[in-house]
Amino acid sequence: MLSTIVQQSWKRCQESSLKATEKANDQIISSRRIKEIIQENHPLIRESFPLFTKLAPFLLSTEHIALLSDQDGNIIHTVGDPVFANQAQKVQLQIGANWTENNKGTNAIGTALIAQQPIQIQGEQHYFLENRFLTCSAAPIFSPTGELLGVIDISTRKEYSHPFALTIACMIAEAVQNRLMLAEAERVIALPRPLSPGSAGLSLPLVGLDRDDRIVSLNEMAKKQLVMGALGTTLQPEVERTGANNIQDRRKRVWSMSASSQAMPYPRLAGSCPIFLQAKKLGQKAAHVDFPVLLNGESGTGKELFAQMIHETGPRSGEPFIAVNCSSISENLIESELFGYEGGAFTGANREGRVGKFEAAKHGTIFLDEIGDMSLRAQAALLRVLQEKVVTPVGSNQSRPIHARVIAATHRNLPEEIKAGRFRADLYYRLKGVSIQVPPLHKRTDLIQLAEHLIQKIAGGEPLFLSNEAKLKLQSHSWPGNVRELQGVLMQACFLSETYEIAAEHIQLEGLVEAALYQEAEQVVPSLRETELHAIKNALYMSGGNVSQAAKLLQIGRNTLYRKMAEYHITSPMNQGDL
Ligand SMILES: Nc1ncnc2c1ncn2[C@@H]1O[C@H](COP(=O)(O)OP(=O)(O)OP(=O)(O)O)[C@@H](O)[C@H]1O
Repeated sequence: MLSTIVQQSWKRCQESSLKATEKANDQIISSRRIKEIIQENHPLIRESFPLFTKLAPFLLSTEHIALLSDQDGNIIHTVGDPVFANQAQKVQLQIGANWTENNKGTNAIGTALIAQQPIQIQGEQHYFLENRFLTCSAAPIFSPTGELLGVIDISTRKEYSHPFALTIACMIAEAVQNRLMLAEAERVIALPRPLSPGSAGLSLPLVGLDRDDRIVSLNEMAKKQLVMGALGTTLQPEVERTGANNIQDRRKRVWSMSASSQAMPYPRLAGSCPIFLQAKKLGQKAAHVDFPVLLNGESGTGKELFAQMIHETGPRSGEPFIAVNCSSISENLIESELFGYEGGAFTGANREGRVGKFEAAKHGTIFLDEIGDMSLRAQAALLRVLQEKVVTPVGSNQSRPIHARVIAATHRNLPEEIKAGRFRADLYYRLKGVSIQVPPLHKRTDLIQLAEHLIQKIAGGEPLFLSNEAKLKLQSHSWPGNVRELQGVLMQACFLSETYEIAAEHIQLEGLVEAALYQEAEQVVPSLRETELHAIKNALYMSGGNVSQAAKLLQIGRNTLYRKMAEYHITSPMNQGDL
């Protein structure tokens, strides 16, 4: 029995003289045009791509793919199971195809665009015979002011169809809508959930407000409570008094996802790998206490960014953040640099004297980078300052109080430096109120997400994707220069790519010469075996466990791959352990 929406859609197809037994219109638009479409749909892309990236690993080996189309039915992004993606390509269910009803007859994307509501089109409900092996579930995405922006679709073989796919499509569409609202409104409040039966869904009714508390956006749940006509009106004070919660308030620089206060998000310091998140959580906790912080990690791992996060998300955020690289200042200048000097204190000194970095930081934060490279004499002077909380500028006999918080960082192993007599133990314990170990990139499991984040930043939000081969190439490198090196490689890649895709050839790794430059004596270079194992695991991961595809990605024969899998005891392609 066909639903009314499907019946109406079939009627439209017949009236447009589409022939169900013929081939549907199969034009694929050029990559240049896709790039333009992506640019035209910038907010939609910006808010939906991160959700697709999160969804992608869950779809591998499930025979499902997720697709994003714009409001004209053009498919602009897809993630999911590569094996099913191949089958879907036979009917052009892929990037660049147009799935409006005019082209593809009754189908979830095109019909959801016309009906402007979520819909699942199962096997035989498709108008064209060639599409009847599919079941597709689509949910439209609306802007915070109610315009149709596009569609989220989840497709699979009809044998695997399940109503759950439609729920997931609706949840993703709603998450995109909420993200759009949070990105655009000055203030977002959550209304209390209505108590009526059937309202116990996951979503909160969200209302976006401008500076003057005028309603500028409503999510689906809020529309049900306030109706779309509320747009442009001023929020009634009694609405807030009914128990509405601030979700975001840019005016007060607060951001909370519930009534209880949570760590402030700091998306600039990107990453999702558990050891990295543990360090980030510690940093976010440290932001709210005034202990000194000591950051330890290899060069380029993000220690300075950690220090900025601690400063910016803590109560000192309105005050200065002053970074000092202790290794780049000569030994006889470090005291005047840190503590300041009186006019004419030494040859070449400024006549009026100068305040030191400690004083310049006022009630903010002073970040002492490469603290492990400070001379013993400078260490003694710094220790005195930290103990007495005063500085005495060079050439002066008057001490002045200091108020700045101290965050120090080093790539050196300070306990080893203490043993070798190069670092003072008493200074070490003074600096190490909270100690945070920032992991090197080769120990992180989120290389690709981090790369995608950096690409978005480099490309200024212009969408650019990594091809599977490019991902594999990134993952087979050992990254001795850590995030800084990754950033450099991606900058080059973004520059070289002329379409919306970064291919393997755009990833230019300089191999051993560069590795040697970055390599510190104490760093560990992964062995050839480790690198090979890593590459094999990644290829299997990317191919969703398909050995033939993985072998293709690795550019080796299938039997060679089987032999190597046996050698490394990779028994099940699905069991990739610590990928
Ligand atoms: N998790 C991250 N997310 C986004 N960007 C990052 C991240 N970590 C590092 N970066 C970027 O990588 C570069 C190097 O980071 P940073 O200068 O903070 O490293 P560092 O450990 O202080 O290096 P060094 O010890 O050499 O001073 C910076 O451009 C920084 O913005």
